[in-house]
Parts: sequence; structure tokens; C-alpha cells
Amino acid sequence: MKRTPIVIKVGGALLDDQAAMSRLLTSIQTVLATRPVILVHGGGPLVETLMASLGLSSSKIDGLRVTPDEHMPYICGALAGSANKTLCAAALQAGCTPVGLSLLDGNMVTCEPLDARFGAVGVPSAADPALLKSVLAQGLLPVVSSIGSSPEGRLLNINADQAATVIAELVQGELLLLSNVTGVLDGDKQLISTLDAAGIETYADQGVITDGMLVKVNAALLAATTLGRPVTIASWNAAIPEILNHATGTQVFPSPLPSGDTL
Ligand SMILES: Nc1ncnc2c1ncn2[C@@H]1O[C@H](COP(=O)(O)OP(=O)(O)O)[C@@H](O)[C@H]1O
Ligand SMILES: CC(=O)N[C@@H](CCC(=O)OP(=O)(O)O)C(=O)O
Repeated sequence: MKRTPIVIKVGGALLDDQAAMSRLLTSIQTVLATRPVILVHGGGPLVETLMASLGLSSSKIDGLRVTPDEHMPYICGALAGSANKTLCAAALQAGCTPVGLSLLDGNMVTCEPLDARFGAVGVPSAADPALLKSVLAQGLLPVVSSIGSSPEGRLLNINADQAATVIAELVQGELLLLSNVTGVLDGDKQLISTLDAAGIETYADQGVITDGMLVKVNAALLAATTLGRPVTIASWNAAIPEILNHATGTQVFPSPLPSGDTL
């Protein structure tokens, strides 16, 4: 029987919580006995701290970091360097064998600049799954940062939820977006258990879903539609089997396709 890989994306705030990071990696180590796992990570808070310590200001538009090209050496160092190696070390400690990668390795994902206003921010597209598949076939844990490049060789900063969406597409995986909240919350801070395109639009128009969560739900909707299966947004403090059983978190369902259309 084919075992569908699980693509788990963690936000960068996890790196500030040693106990949660260790618990999650131990849980991943258990899951690896039955299903391949790919870990994709962010590192937004790490980037913020580094920029502040360098005296550089950094802003976001619609949840995406405006990234002048001259900031890329620092952002690349924080995401593909510190954040990636911190998670790889925690994975080793938990008994997994990690392989640290970025989107451009093995030409997994190609990226194009989004729009001049954002500088070196890219839009990722799935390219070649061969490297990831061979790492998974060896029972290793790929740990992927969201640094990509354009065909012209320009380094690009990719939002990590969007990066995870494309990685899930590459391996036709089951996507879990794990963050520091229990899932998507409504105006009364109660968990919304299911969402679709219409629900996302309503909550976004009401100003209930904002900032990084707006990027996340849109990435989840795109992934759900492309993969033809729901994507879950949940907390990294929840046990992975519970998330897979939909006992917690928000499931984002695919948009209905116009009749006759296929993906
Ligand atoms: N409706 C919402 N439900 C939950 N979180 C929300 C919502 N709207 C905005 N947020 C914010 O989005 C954050 C999660 O997005 P983000 O910080 O980008 O996460 P990550 O770094 O894990 O990708 C939450 O911590 C919260 O501050
Ligand atoms: C373009 C863009 O916004 N890139 C993100 C990449 C890291 C990220 O997404 O980290 P989290 O998952 O922790 O938010 C950034 O520079 O913060």
C-alpha cells in the first residue's frame, strides 16, 4: 500500500520553545515508523531579531516580508542556516536522521519574484521531486527552509506556508500547517473546525483572519484545491495522530471546481 507522505510546516516561533520543539520532533520520530514525513519550517521571529540586532528595519505587506536584495544574506543565514540547523539538531536528538535542505536544492522548487514592491520575495512552483523522493526512500527526514532562487540565480525569500504548499504538491502529501495557535479562531477566539473559500472570504472581510493567518489560510486553500484533499491548520502542541484524526485544528477544504474542470 502506498504511504502518503505527511508534510508538516512549523512556524519560526517553535524555535523559541525548546520543550515544544523537542516534543514535536519526538512525535515525528514515532510517526516515521509508519509514514514518511517532510518538515518545512519558517523563522520569522529569528529574522526579526537578527534584523533588529543589525539595526535594519523590516516591514511586512499583507503578511509578507518586504525583502531588499541587500537583506538576503542575513535572511538566508537566519532561515537556511540557524533555523534549519537548530531543527536538524533537535531532530537528531529525537532519534530522527535529518537532511537539511532549501527549496532550490535538487531543483525541487523554482521561484519567480512576486512584485517589485516586495524586493526579493518569490512565488514558488513545484519543479523536480527526485531529490525529496530519494531522501524519503532512505527513511531520512528532509528539513526544508523557505529560501529559493529564480532561474536567473537571484536568491528569494519565500513565505514558509507557501513553500510548504508547493512541497506538498511535489510529493502529493498530506499537509499540516502547525503554528502557535490551536487553529483558525473566530471573532470570539473560538476554534473554527472547518473552512472553505467562502468562509475564508467572509472572515477576512470581517477582519477576523488577518496578517500571517491570512497568508496561511490562502496557502492552505490553494494546497487543498491542488491536492484534492483538506489541509489542516493546528497547534504544534497537539499530538500528530490527533491532528491526522481531525480531533483538533481547522480543516481547510478545497474550493469546488467549476463543473467539467479538473486539476
Ligand atoms: N483568525 C485568526 N486565528 C488565529 N490566529 C490569527 C487569526 N488572525 C490572525 N492571527 C494571527 O496569526 C498568527 C499565526 O500566523 P503566523 O504568525 O504567520 O504563524 P507562523 O509563523 O506559525 O506561520 C497567530 O499567532 C495570530 O497572531
Ligand atoms: C516572504 C516572507 O514573508 N518570508 C518569511 C519567511 C519565513 C516565514 O515564513 O516564517 P514563519 O513561518 O515563522 O512566519 C519571512 O521573512 O518572515
